[in-house]
Amino acid sequence: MKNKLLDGKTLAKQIRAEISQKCKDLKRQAGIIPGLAVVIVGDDPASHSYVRSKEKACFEVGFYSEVHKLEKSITQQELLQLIKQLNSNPKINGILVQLPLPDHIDENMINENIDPKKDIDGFHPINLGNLFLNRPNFVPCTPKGILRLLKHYEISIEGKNVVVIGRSNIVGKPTAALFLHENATVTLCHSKTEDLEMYTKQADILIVAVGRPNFITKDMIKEGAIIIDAGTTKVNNKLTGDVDFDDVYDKVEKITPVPGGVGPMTIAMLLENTLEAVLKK
Ligand SMILES: Nc1nc(=O)c2c([nH]1)NC[C@@H]1CN(c3ccc(C(=O)N[C@@H](CCC(=O)O)C(=O)O)cc3)C=[N+]21
Ligand SMILES: [Mg+2]
Repeated sequence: MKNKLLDGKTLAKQIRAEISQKCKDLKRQAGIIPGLAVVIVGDDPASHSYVRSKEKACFEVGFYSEVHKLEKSITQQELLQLIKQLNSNPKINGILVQLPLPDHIDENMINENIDPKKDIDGFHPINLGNLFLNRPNFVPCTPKGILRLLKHYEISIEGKNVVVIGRSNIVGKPTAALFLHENATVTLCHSKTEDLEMYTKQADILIVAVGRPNFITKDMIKEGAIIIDAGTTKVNNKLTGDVDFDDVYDKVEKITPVPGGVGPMTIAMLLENTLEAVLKK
């Protein structure tokens, strides 16, 4: 039987090996070690588990990394103070503030205060603005990872109907911009979309990032569609995507598994962006 998997895990491993080599070269030729700071607020187990994966990935490619674990009760002012320190710390090339943040902290305010040159998530308004103007500086990691995965499998995008479900600032919106620049016809759907199926059934490439396990079923997709599942919901401590994988499998051309699809690509792009931050400095 034909293998329909878009294997993000294997591609991410390849990319990490390339980054590891580049990191060695940088160290040898210029004495530079790329540094990433990850900030996590509160004690959400899923967030901590992602942050551990990021730490491990940094270690494996030879980056310097520091993780700042902060109490949920921290004030916005204290968090801004830490970001200010990281902005001026020469050992740190990239800063990632793990989202979501507690309700009393304004995410926009935090993103605005990260030095745009260290904003490896690409969430600063300047970087998001430049992405929308098609002169990207840092492309957000999940959208970038999705595009890289499709290109690796030589899936054509130009002129295709790309339907994105979910309009978050970190996945849906930047993904729509990125694919528009690849000359796809992009439709951005969300929780208020009427007759969602009308759109999903037209999708040559369907990208789902809504955080609702098994939300997409066979009856909603086109025969031969490419399905990208960016869902990351923990159900009984198991990572679960937005697509009912077993239900849709027979009908798709290609599909990302969860785990092993978009997630590992996100982390690989995080490392790549951190390396880019070193070169931009
Ligand atoms: N500032 C910020 N930047 C982010 O990039 C960011 C964030 N906040 N908040 C949360 C989301 C989620 N996210 C994931 C990254 C990797 C996996 C990942 O590696 N998943 C593995 C498995 C992990 C497991 O099984 O627990 C996989 O899909 O194979 C998942 C989710 C990054 N995010
Ligand atoms: Mg939504």
